[in-house]
Amino acid sequence: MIDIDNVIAGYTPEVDILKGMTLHANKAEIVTLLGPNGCGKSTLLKTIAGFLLPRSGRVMLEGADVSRQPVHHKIRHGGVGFVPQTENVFSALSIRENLQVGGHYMIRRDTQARIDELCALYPVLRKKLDTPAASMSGGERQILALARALMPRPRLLLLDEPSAGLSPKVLLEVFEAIREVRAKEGITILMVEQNAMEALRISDRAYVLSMGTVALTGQAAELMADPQVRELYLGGRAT
Ligand SMILES: Nc1ncnc2c1ncn2[C@@H]1O[C@H](COP(=O)(O)OP(=O)(O)OP(=O)(O)O)[C@@H](O)[C@H]1O
Repeated sequence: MIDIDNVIAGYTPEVDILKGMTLHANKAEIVTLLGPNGCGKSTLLKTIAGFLLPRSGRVMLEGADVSRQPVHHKIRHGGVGFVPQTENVFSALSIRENLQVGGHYMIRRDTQARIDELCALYPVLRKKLDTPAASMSGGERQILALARALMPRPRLLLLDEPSAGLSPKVLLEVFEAIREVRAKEGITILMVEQNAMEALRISDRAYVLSMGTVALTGQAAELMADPQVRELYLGGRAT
């Protein structure tokens, strides 16, 4: 579905942040990207989304080379959705208005029908549809950010630390929301996470990144079961 082939990218001409990154995700898989601070996880998502263009290597989406496509084109025409780590909802706008902003990128202009679908998937949104997003809890805001990115019916969803700043209980609710949309709509999800063990529980596979390359990859269940991997990469012992 998505194939990253030996991608080199960075923010300035002198420094490569991604140093030959190769990975893939199949249709309807949840794939998590793990790794220490600064290893390039967010940079990889930004490069797939088209905020950054690779210096070399290829980003292939459903068999097409989209390496040079800018972000607005990927969101409107390429079937890509992106939820950044911060500032991912408009606090002053209502929940409905936030969803309508996401609807701006729809090709089929059935905005209201899509809002209804997403409210059925995430009832927490329906209850507060006309209240400002500022009144939502952290977990609800994250679900709104997810729903807004889902408005144009993406086939690939990129999530940058969806659990950032959430309590352990709320984090599980957000991960459940991610699992539900994969089950309901069969979309592919590529997710950067710091909460490694919790993220792996809803993932099919994972990549551990280190200094701009892939250090380790495997099935989520196998990685969780490996004591050495847990010790080195997943923040210690499993519960
Ligand atoms: N806009 C930018 N301009 C220049 N350098 C940047 C920019 N954004 C990130 N970097 C640098 O790129 C490197 C990788 O950053 P990135 O945000 O991809 O890491 P990460 O693995 O997502 O880290 P974290 O887990 O802390 O979010 C870091 O050295 C960072 O300082």
